[in-house]
Amino acid sequence: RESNKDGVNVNISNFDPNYIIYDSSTDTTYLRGRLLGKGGFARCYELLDLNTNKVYAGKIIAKSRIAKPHQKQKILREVELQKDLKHKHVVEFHSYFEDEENVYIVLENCNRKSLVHMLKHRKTLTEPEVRYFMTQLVEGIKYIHRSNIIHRDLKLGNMLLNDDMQLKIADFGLATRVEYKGEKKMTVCGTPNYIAPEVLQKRGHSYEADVWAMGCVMYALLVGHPPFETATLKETYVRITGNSFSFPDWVSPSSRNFIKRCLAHEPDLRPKLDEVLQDEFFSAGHMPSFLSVSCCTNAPRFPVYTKF
Ligand SMILES: CC[C@@H]1C(=O)N(C)c2cncnc2N1C1CCCC1
Repeated sequence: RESNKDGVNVNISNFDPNYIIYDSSTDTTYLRGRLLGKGGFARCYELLDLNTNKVYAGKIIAKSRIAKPHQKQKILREVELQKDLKHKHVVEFHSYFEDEENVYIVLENCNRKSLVHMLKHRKTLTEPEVRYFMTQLVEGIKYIHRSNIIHRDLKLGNMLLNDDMQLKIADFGLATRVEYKGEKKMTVCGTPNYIAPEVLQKRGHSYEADVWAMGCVMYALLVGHPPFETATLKETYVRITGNSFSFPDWVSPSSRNFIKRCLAHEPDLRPKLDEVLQDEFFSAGHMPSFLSVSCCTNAPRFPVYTKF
């Protein structure tokens, strides 16, 4: 085992010495590690930076798969939007480079996969855990919006977790930059998972579409499935435009109330991110200061204390 300047121990035997990736623009050599999964055109691997012994997550896209100019443009747009963002709850961009056969996007590594995997294991999360993750998500989205960017694809699979159980917002593949105050976007190139009604109906959308998606994320974490999920995409879209969703009776009033505010059909009626953390859901309930990685598989028991 080796350790890097952050003192993080890295088991370099997980990395294949036969698979070298060289970035000539920064004279950096990487060893390719285990396959993390697929995301769009990309095959994603752990990458070990041999200069620093740090592990990154690399999106490797074969040039043959992005032969058409607009496909390459989409990749460059994603990099363009993510490269200047620097925040605790946003995945950090490390580098972009190309070689003969691939383009490479090198990103911050998140060892504990995403909220999709956590929910698959746990079925539902406790309210304190939801408060913990939603607070980090709000902080990250506030930062992204302050950078004049709308993410447009906030979903459980884009909420990655590191070994400290810190949430990191990933994948700016559907994101867009707001060029002027009041600008309304009319189209999205792709299909957001938790798509807002105003995006579906192409009535013009902006930052409020991310608040809608945040409401869908919170509902899914608490209830175990998204609010508008049905057997077919068409039926789901009918539910979204009809704003028809309901809660199991065990969901608390403060959770219901906050989710209803985020899922307001009218974008202007949704909470503004600067006031979200004052909502009763966040202020009147136990807020864990940290979560153990055991929460990925087992429900935690929080110290029950009575205010006296
Ligand atoms: C590299 C792609 C994506 C990602 O964006 N990051 C930052 C990440 C960081 N660490 C682990 N996995 C990551 N992923 C996974 C790979 C498969 C699906 C999403």
